[in-house]
Amino acid sequence: MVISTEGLSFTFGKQQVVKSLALQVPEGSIYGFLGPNGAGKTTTIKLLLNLLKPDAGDIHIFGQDIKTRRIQILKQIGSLIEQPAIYQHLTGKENLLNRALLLQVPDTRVDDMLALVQLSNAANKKAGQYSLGMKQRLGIALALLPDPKLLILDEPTNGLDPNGIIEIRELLKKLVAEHGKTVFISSHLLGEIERMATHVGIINGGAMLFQGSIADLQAISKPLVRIEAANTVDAANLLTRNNYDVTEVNDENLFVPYISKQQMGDINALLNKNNQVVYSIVKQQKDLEKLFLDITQKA
Ligand SMILES: Nc1ncnc2c1ncn2[C@@H]1O[C@H](COP(=O)(O)OP(=O)(O)OP(=O)(O)O)[C@@H](O)[C@H]1O
Repeated sequence: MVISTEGLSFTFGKQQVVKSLALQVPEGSIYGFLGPNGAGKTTTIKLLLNLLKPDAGDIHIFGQDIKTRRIQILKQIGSLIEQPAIYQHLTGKENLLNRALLLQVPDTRVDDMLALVQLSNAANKKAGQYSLGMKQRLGIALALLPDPKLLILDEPTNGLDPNGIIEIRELLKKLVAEHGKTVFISSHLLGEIERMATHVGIINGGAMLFQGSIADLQAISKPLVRIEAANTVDAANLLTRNNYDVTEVNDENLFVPYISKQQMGDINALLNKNNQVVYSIVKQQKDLEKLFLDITQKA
């Protein structure tokens, strides 16, 4: 394991924000650390980076105890928390050259990092003029400069447009596949993490609700069929009489667990045959909130 914690706990005043967390982050994984706002993600990351001291518990990174091997461990971690530390009046390249000097990394790495995060064309533009997505990529390039084995990123796609999100996602996949890194990334959006993570940990109220591979997660987060109908109660009754498992009905929609495209066609035909007015039938992935319900009901 690249990161392994046991009983990790932290309290702000009287509020326990991290509760006995046991993180297991395998080498070469993209580990999505998921939780709603205020779940304790940033606090956990600060504990991993030794910016906060835990009340209790152990943290091992690269198999070494953070209490005794702090410097050696931190040297091999690149991180991005909240806003990247960028000098707005310097160009992207100057920002990297500055950091390279500080870290005594050869200047040749600067151009490599610019190419890796696809900022070569904007290298000589002032960072203050970069879009949010470009700033995040520059932040990642800065974090990668000393060639760390592990990248820890706190909500790096927050506020980015869909294109910006895709660029970061592709970059992180490449870092793992081609450069042998391990990536620990936090987010409050399940859909975004599902598309890139190999492993996930889901926390709420500082406690771990689920941890496992993306396949394990998909096994419990089966998608739904959302049926938008004129009379949802009648439509639900009809489906129930025909042995469909209707899990939710509201004024506009009803839901059944998704099985196959064929099943969606069958539902459509059944509703039409019985003169139910249907506006749409779509396959819908569960959001984090619905997944929480599934997980807590199964526990
Ligand atoms: N410096 C602080 N002093 C007191 N309480 C804090 C402090 N920082 C965070 N908290 C509280 O700790 C809890 C966890 O916050 P944290 O920032 O770790 O959550 P998060 O999952 O990262 O959320 P977000 O996505 O909103 O950043 C919240 O209830 C927050 O109000």
